[in-house]
Amino acid sequence: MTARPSTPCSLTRFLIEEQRAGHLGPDLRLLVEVVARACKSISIAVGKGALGGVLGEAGSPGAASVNVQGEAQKKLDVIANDVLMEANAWGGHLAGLASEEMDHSQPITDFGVDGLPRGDYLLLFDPLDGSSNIDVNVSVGTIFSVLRCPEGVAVPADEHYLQPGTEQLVAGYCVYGPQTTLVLTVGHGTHAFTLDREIGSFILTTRNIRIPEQTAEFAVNMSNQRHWQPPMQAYINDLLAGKTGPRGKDFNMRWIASMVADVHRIMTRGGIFSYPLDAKCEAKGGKLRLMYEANPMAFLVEQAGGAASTGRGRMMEVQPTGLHQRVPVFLGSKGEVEAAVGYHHAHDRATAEPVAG
Ligand SMILES: O=P(O)(O)OC[C@H]1O[C@](O)(COP(=O)(O)O)[C@@H](O)[C@@H]1O
Ligand SMILES: [Mg+2]
Ligand SMILES: [Mg+2]
Repeated sequence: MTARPSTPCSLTRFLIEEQRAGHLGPDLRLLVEVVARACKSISIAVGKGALGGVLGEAGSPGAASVNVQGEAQKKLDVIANDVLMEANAWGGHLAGLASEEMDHSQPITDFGVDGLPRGDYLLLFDPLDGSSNIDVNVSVGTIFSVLRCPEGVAVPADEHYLQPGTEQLVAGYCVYGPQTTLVLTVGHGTHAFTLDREIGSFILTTRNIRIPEQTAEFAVNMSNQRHWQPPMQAYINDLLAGKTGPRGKDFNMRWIASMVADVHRIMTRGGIFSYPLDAKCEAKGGKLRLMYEANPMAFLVEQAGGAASTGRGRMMEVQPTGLHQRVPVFLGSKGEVEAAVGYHHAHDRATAEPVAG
């Protein structure tokens, strides 16, 4: 049962209630407020589109700027990154931050501004998710995750961020679509806030989101089908077989190609989102990034009663080995994620080397 709050509850009031309930401390509450404010600014920039000159590639003609992922950066990738950097540099709650758009993490002490207040937290973010949709006016978003800076570490480096998803204190995404919606967890349920553009505040619109356990809707980039591994081929073929197949029901498909928007649909009505390993991204370990895409989404989905897996194990138990590490992703309705994982386990059992002796 997803509860619609009776009286308007602002994000600020909601976070104070969470603090009173002992779910987060004052500095973490203020950190969330700083990130939310940055998302408001990004929402305004995204909303301006061509009017604001924010569409298209960053860099100059013939000299596109390329990020650590080897991807050409969009202007809004850079703008969103700068907005989040600036807002959090002065926020006073961070020891350091890391971004999809930056090769390495940045300790607060490296911001070149004397006397910047230092905090206890590490912030990771994908400043603009769904970059391929920016120029075509399709929903994009921001994804973020907060970890604690390890005790005794004055100047955090990349290795201090390599904590499993179970160590996350806060996770959220903000989707910039017809509405601007912030979806947040501090480890006690997942809740949605809609930006009231007239008053400029995020207002609680769904408390304790519950993702339906079962679904008849899947999201995957089907154009990669020929590159998939056998268990993924079998899983999707059985979905496509519908009523006549082993699953005994018809499935519908959606693919927005903005993870935030595909996941938000699942938060709202259920479904499964997957970006499996395929021959094209195998060498990199997957397409999507563990630290600032898969882990925060996994925390949000699990807190909403769903599940998140690599196809072979719980996403949030993956021990990270790199800041920009990529992983296969299956998340959403619990029953369906378990079904997809079942195909992978069955395949691994069937192809396992017989034990000698
Ligand atoms: O282009 P594809 O293969 O459909 O991939 C789409 C996926 O790539 C992403 O755009 C990657 O994220 P970024 O836009 O932040 O790089 C996801 O949002 C989305 O789910
Ligand atoms: Mg992304
Ligand atoms: Mg991005």
